[in-house]
Amino acid sequence: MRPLTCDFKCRYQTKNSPYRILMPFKEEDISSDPNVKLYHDIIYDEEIKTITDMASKDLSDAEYYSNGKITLLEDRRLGQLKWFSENVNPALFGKLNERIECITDYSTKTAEGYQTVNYGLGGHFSVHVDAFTDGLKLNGNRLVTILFYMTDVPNDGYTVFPNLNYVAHCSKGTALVWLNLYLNNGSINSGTFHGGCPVIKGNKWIMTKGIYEEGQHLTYNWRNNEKITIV
Ligand SMILES: O=C(O)CCC(=O)C(=O)O
Ligand SMILES: [Fe+2]
Repeated sequence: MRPLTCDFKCRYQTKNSPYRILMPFKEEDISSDPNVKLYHDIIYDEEIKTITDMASKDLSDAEYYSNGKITLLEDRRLGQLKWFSENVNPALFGKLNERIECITDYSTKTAEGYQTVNYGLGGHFSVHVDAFTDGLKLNGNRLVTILFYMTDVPNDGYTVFPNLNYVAHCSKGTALVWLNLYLNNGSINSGTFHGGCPVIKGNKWIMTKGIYEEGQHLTYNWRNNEKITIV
């Protein structure tokens, strides 16, 4: 477990938005390299209920991407998921997009849909990076990951970052947000290796979204990064 240190900081974050001055984000610094932050109470119970009710009706086994193939590999990833695009519920996902844009300062115009995952007993996701490791994608690589926790899993089901010596607890309403890439050249920050620890009691709901490089006014031109390398 990561010890508390003097460089561990939390704050009420307003981003100078008048609305957020009335209702600031509860922001907690986890790491500066890679940039990892926690946001408490960022997704609300009624939103979680709507999302998990919708997802529960149509879950399918989570697949795992390995060597250019997407397959079922239960020793690597065991869970069930449902992808949502914004137009399934524009009011709800539009609000979440706005919140994400406010906390990350990146646009969600070139982002993935929302991936909702349920892990039952033994559900887990082995250690991986979220960034693509094998070539350019249409909108570039996954620059930012936002991981919403939608249930409380008190003593297990953590998200573990072995290279940072950090575990995030699955606490309902909290989001963990991190930068997968270095901002000077777009290479993958190996500090972002992470996995979902097995669920031993109860079950775990999360939702993730990846924001792509395209359209983010980055200091480098991702289209020139023909080969993406893990550093
Ligand atoms: O389940 C977790 O805590 C991590 C999930 C994850 O890494 C992912 O969906 O990419
Ligand atoms: Fe991940």
